[in-house]
Amino acid sequence: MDLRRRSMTGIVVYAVMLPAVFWPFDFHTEEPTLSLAFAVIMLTISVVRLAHWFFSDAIYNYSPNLWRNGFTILSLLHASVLSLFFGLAIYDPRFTPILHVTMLAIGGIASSAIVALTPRISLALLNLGMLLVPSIIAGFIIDNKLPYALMILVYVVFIGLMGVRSSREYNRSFEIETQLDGQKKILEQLNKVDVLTNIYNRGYFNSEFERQWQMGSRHKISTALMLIDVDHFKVFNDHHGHLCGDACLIHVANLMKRHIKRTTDLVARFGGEEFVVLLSGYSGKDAITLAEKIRLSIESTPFNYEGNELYVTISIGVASTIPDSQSDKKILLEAADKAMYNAKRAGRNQVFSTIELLN
Ligand SMILES: Nc1nc2c(ncn2[C@@H]2O[C@H](COP(=O)(O)OP(=O)(O)OP(=O)(O)O)[C@@H](O)[C@H]2O)c(=O)[nH]1
Repeated sequence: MDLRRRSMTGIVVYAVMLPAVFWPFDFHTEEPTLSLAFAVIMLTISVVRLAHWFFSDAIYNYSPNLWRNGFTILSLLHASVLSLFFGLAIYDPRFTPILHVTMLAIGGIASSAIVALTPRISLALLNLGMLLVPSIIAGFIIDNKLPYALMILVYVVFIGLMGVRSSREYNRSFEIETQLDGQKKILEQLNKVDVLTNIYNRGYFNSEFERQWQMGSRHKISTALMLIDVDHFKVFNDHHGHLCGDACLIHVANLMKRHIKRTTDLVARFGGEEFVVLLSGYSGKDAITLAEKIRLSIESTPFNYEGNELYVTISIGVASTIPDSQSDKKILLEAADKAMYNAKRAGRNQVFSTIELLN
C-alpha cells in the first residue's frame, strides 16, 4: 500500500503532461485529432487511477490481489500510451517540433516512475521497459535516429540500475523498520510485565492507577484496591526452598488472574510476595466480595511442586473510594495497606477493609 501514497503525484502529472508538451509548440492546432486523442486517453486513465487510488482501502480489504493487479494494469496502461506517443515522436516527422521536449518529459516520467515504484522493482523495470524500449527499437530502425536510440538505451540502463539499487535500500530499511517495530513491541511488553509471574509489574500498576484515579475523579467512578500478601511466605521459602517459593508466587498470580476478568481491572505484582488488584467501578462491598472469592480459591487450590501438593493462604486488605482530583491517590493505597496489616494481625487468611473509606 506504500505504492498508493507514492503514485499520487505521478497520476496527476500523467493527466496534464501531454497538453503541457503540445501547448508551447502549437502541436494541438497542427495535429488536433492526434493531440486530442492522446490527451483524452491519458486523462481517462488518470481518472480511473484516481478512482482506484480513492477506493484503495475498500478494494484492498476486499482482495489485496485485486488491488495489486488493478494498480499494475493501470500504471502499465499509462506507460504503454506514453510509449506509443514517444515511439511515434521518433518515427513520425510530424512530431519533429516536439521531439526533444517529449524526450525530456518522458525521461523525467521514467525516472520518477522508477522512484515511485521502488517498493515493487519488477513493476518499476517493466514500466521502464514499456515506456522506453519501443522508442529505442524505433530509433534503431529509422534512418538518422540511431543517436536517439543509443542515448535512450544508456538512459534506460542507468536508471534501471539506479532503480535496482534504491529498491535494495528500500527493502533493507523496510526490514529494519519491521524488526525495530517488533522489538519495540517486545520492549513495551517487557516494561509492563513482571518476569516471574507474567502479570503486570509495579511500574505499570502505578501508571494505570494514576490514569484511573484521574478518570475516576473526572467521572465520579468508584475505584477499589486490594493489597494481597502471601502468609508466612518466609517460612514457606525456608521450608520448601526459594524455587518452590517462585512456583508458589506464579500459582497465586495465575489464580488471581482468573478472577479479574474485566479489561478495566488489573492484577499486578506489587513487590516480593505482595500483589495488588485495581478495580474500576467497584463499590467497597463488591470489592470485598471479590476479595473473599480470591482468598477462598487460593486457600482451597493446591499447587504441585515436585510431586507434592502444597497449599498457601493470603491476607487481603481492601479499600475503595470515589477519587477526588484534590486528594492524593496514595490515601487509597495506604488504606488498603492498613487493612492488610489488620488482616495479618487478626490471624492471616482473611479479608479486611478500611471501613472509613468505603462507599
Ligand atoms: N521465592 C521467592 N521469595 C521471595 C520473592 N520475593 C520475596 N520473597 C520472600 O518473601 C519473604 C517475605 O517474608 P516476610 O516479609 O517476612 O513476610 P512473611 O514471611 O510472608 O510473613 P507475613 O507476611 O507476616 O505472613 C522473604 O523471605 C523474601 O525472601 C521471590 O520473588 N521469590
